[in-house]
Amino acid sequence: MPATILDGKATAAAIRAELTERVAVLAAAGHRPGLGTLLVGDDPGSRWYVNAKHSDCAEVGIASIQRELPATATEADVLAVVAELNADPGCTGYIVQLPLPAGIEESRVLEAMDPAKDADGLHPVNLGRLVLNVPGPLPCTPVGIVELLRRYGVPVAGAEVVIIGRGITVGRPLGLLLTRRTENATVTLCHTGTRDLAAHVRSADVVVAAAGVPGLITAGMVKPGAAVLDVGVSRVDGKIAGDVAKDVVDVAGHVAPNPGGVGPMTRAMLLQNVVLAAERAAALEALSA
Ligand SMILES: Nc1nc(=O)c2c([nH]1)NC[C@@H]1CN(c3ccc(C(=O)N[C@@H](CCC(=O)O)C(=O)O)cc3)C=[N+]21
Repeated sequence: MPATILDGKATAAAIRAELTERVAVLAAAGHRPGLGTLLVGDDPGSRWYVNAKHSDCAEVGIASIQRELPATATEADVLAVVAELNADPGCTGYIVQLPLPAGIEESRVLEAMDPAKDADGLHPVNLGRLVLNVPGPLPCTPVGIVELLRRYGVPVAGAEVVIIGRGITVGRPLGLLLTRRTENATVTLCHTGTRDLAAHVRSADVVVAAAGVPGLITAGMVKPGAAVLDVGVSRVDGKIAGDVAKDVVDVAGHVAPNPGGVGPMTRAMLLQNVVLAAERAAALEALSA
């Protein structure tokens, strides 16, 4: 029997419908959320992602603030837009689309953002909160993965989870999230220095492949019945290629395909972060009124 597909596209659509109601409540109270995006340069993939985020916003009733700079922009140009978005009361959350052009220091740009408006959960203060396990915006892709597993009833507590990739947006924060008491997974974080990747994958109940190496995870490496989530994004001949080989679906119990799996969930969790930030701001205002 082939694996159950973890349909991120359908799940994200259901989450957007839920968020639409929460945005209507906020808007009625004079707290319409607004998502800002800053796109630097003209990478077609980045442009697609940013446009998709704005059409998601339109669907749920979140206002859009779209800022763009040419690929020739300096770090000072980027920091100026960051300062503007920090000061704009209509912008309740925003993202700086990554990667930034060479020569612009990403960590300095992220550091300059108002952590309360960090819709990506990638500000150093918010990553610190994740480590400390105190409330704050969480990184969208890791939360999207946890939410996708939860909605399909894939057990995480007590499970052996193998994550491949130690990047700042997926692998490393996902390990932190899944090892919280609330999730209670046992996590192994694999990377390019891992001696025997196949041995680790073979023992896993849940595999999250976020390496960006097309076809890295093959059917022979996967324990029968395991959940395999493909988060790798590479482009091969202009098409998106994931980290998971096609035949894994014949061995696994659940598969999150790419595209159609974790990507749409990432975007839904971005909207959720914006709504949560607006709800927090509205609650604070009500307290001081
Ligand atoms: N500041 C920042 N925040 C990000 O969250 C961020 C970023 N920079 N830079 C790039 C990565 C990548 N990323 C994706 C989001 C959605 C899909 C997505 O929705 N993909 C669809 C369609 C893919 C297609 O067909 O092109 C799918 O998987 O079904 C994919 C990838 C967010 N990122």
